[in-house]
Amino acid sequence: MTNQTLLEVKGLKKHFNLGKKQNLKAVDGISFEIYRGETFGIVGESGCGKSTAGRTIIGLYDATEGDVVFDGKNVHEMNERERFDFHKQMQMIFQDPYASLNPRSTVSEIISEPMEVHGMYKNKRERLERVYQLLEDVGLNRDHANRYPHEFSGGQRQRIGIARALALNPEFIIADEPISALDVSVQAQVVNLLKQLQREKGLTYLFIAHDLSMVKQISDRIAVMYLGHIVELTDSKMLYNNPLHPYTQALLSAIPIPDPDVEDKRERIILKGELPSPINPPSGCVFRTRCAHAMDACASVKPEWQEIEPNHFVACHLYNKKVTGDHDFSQVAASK
Ligand SMILES: Nc1ncnc2c1ncn2[C@@H]1O[C@H](COP(=O)(O)OP(=O)(O)OP(=O)(O)O)[C@@H](O)[C@H]1O
Repeated sequence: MTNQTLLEVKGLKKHFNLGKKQNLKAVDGISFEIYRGETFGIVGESGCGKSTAGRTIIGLYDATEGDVVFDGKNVHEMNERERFDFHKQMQMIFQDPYASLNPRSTVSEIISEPMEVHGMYKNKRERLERVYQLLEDVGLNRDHANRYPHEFSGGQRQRIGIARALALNPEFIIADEPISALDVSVQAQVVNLLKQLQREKGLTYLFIAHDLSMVKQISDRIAVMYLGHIVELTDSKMLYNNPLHPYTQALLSAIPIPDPDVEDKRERIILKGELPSPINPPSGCVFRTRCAHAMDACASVKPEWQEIEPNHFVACHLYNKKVTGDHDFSQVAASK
């Protein structure tokens, strides 16, 4: 990982207009930078806006507000030509390897399609050689080229999806829950493959997941997302050793620990109620309706984004002395 910014997301919002004056705030003002060569994780429960964030960053959705700057260029201000070139540099891997591969195309056709669209390798033979190379890069082999997606296991299908994403030699890959649909035994293999490809090709990843345990293994830094907002951001070690936001603490407490003695004694933080609707999110702090520490200020004032320790940011009134006054912090520490 370097300290060179490759992607900058600034105040990004994506609202869906549902008609009848209803506006669904899927992503509601997120900001972060991703450094060249790093894996940046976004975690949060289903419906918090992770996929929408990824799709808006890559330009599949127009942003409602805010900027996405990739390698110095604003993605949402690119003309057609620039956007075409940009797609060579940024690719996406999807959650469901069953749905994202055309069942009627051979593996070779699936992987070579982006190369054809972008006019890479005019000659079919060269393109096929590249397909063989990509298959080897992802742990498959050239004999697989003429087969169809249904002939493969889930893990192998995800490898085909990865080979397709690599076809244009991108610098940046958004992996949207790439292992959630796979058996647990296969998940680690795919994560290891992604790590290996990152080392070999100098890739930068945005890794989206709801499972904190897997994100920890692959990410350098992690942003925790809740109801369209980022509530905490730091490096993955710090997030696990010193989670500050009550939501992060709850997510961490839900990760099963393999040792039954530790697991039995451990206190689970159960979140109150359901995830509120992003159509009408709570005022002030979006997490307040499920937070055990909610104070009066949480209902009226949006928490500031603060750096509590070097490179550890949180948006929570508990860490703002102006708001908390003499609030008892011992409860928060005990719940970690
Ligand atoms: N095209 C769309 N039109 C309207 N609402 C949408 C659209 N896409 C997503 N949403 C809504 O936006 C919110 C965020 O969805 P999103 O899929 O980004 O969340 P997520 O955190 O990725 O969840 P999951 O892990 O289940 O995919 C949800 O309330 C969802 O219903």
